[in-house]
Amino acid sequence: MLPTARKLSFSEVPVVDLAPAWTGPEGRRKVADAIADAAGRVGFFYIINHRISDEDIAAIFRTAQDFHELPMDKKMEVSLKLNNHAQGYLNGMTKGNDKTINENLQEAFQIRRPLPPDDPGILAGKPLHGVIPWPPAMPDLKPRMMAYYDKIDALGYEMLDLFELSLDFEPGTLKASFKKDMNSLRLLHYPTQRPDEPGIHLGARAHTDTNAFTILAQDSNGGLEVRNRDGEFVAVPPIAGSLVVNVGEVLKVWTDGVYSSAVHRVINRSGNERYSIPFFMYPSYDALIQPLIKNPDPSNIAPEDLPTSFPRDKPFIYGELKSYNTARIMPRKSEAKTETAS
Ligand SMILES: O=C(O)CCC(=O)C(=O)O
Ligand SMILES: [Fe+2]
Repeated sequence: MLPTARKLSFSEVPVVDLAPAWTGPEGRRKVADAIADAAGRVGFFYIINHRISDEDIAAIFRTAQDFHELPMDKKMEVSLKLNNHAQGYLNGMTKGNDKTINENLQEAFQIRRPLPPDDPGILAGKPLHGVIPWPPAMPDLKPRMMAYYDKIDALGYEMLDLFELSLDFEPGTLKASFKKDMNSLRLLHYPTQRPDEPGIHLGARAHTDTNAFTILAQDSNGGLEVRNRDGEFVAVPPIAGSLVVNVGEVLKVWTDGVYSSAVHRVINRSGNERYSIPFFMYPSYDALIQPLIKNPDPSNIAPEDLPTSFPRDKPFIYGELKSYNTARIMPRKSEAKTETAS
């Protein structure tokens, strides 16, 4: 059943226990209904009993730390400013092309699903297609990241099935847009910041995610916040053993706004270095995205006026809008010179 509760009317983020989903159809139905409520009313929810082990999560955090502790010149060897497909190292406080958008304090190493060098998209110079620049200074980064990627990607497809069920879609309805997905893993590092720090810079500025949905592992420091109906930023504090799932713009469009793509940000007030590991479920470049249902309650919708908001009123090719968006917020090869000069 589609959720009817008022969108973004929440003061805390719900927990969805996936344990019943692994027991059979009845359990899956129960979990899907809990997901429907959380995805509509909040747009964010924790998952527990997701079957990614504590050891695997601890390992990817160690990997993130090992990478970000490399000397800056080693990280800059794989800067995403050296390519035009936004993969590699993104240093903190980077200016994108759109100068009206503030810099983030966070630094990142990010990849999309690896492609073979003879992939037709790479050969054709298609946007967002390129060979991942793995750092020579950390030869085991690739196997360590890919070990986690394979597991979180499999969970991503389990969650996609549950989202389908939550909407009473035929199995495979959403999966059809993932024939050649661009699912993406980021290793994020946030410096500390004073809570009362003057200025405009946040760990991650307020945004919505421009994918179908995200599965985030956060460390024990906290700092993630999601905006509710009253404009208050509500904390998403770490819960041991949990991952955080949030609805992105594509799932919002598919559901005509029945599921909420909620605005969120990160302020690292902990006094410690913070790490987080988001995994983004990205449809195929060529997927045509448009509402798959008609919202029965069109006035009950989360705000859609962000630079990251995707339209519900005109169908779009996913990769075209995504690459336009990426070009605005990420520095690129052609801009690197101007940026260092200014
Ligand atoms: O670091 C976090 O907790 C959230 C990161 C995030 O929102 C993103 O990368 O889109
Ligand atoms: Fe996000």
